[in-house]
Amino acid sequence: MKSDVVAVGEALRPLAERLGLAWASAQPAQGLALIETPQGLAIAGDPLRYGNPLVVDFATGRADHRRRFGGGRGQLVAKACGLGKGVTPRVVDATAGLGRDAFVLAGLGAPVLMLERMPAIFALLEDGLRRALGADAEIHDIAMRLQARWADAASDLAGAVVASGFEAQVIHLDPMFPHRDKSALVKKEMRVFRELAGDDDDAPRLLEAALDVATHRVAVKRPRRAPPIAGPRPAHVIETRTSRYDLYVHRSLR
Ligand SMILES: C[S@@+](CC[C@H](N)C(=O)[O-])C[C@H]1O[C@@H](n2cnc3c(N)ncnc32)[C@H](O)[C@@H]1O
Repeated sequence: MKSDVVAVGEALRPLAERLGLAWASAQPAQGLALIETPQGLAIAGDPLRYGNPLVVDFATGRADHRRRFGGGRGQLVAKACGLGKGVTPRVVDATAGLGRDAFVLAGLGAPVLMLERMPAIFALLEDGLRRALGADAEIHDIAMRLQARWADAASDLAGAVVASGFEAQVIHLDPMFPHRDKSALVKKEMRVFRELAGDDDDAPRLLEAALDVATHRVAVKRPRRAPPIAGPRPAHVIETRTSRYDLYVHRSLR
């Protein structure tokens, strides 16, 4: 079920107005709230239900570990988006979420335009990117390859790409899919996402838009046993033990 996030505190009033979020002076007892924390802007709720507050943190923790030890261009997301020896495409991540996939791709040299339609999730992304730009030189350089835009890619992908002055060689899609992660931590994090974003039931429309706009390739992340998104059959499928990408290819990137 989709629910709203309430932005809390005077400092977040302009953000709430810009993104059309509800605003309150204090955190409500129930539901999800957008709050300022020492770690950055966060979506928070009852910890028993939602776990730790959600922040976008490119500079430390999981993102930093994956950047240093994650396997470089051998990672599935990199292969799916066509990053190879001497090939570094420009990628639109049209379901940016917390920007984890986008940050991996940018860390490997690809310019990435991140599109996110849920205002509260976009607010976290924008805040994480701002902090990354102020981090040490290595993270700063990666952040310089990232752009974030608040947009619904299913209804105006072409417009968002043009307005960003970007060239969509590859479009990466990772829409929500019911019940795919089983670990307790991820379950709580996914609960936040699911309550905010729902199940992305319009993924077929998003795929159609991506196929229209991408000049070279569309890469769709799917749980391993899930059916492909309704539409044309993928040209290739690549997978690991836990996840899969369906590839729709217009033109070679080489
Ligand atoms: C599973 S999450 C993506 C996680 C992301 N790959 C990451 O690495 O953090 C899916 C996200 O896509 C967003 N989304 C789904 N359809 C979208 C659309 N048509 N336009 C923009 N964002 C969309 C949802 O709001 C949600 O935040």
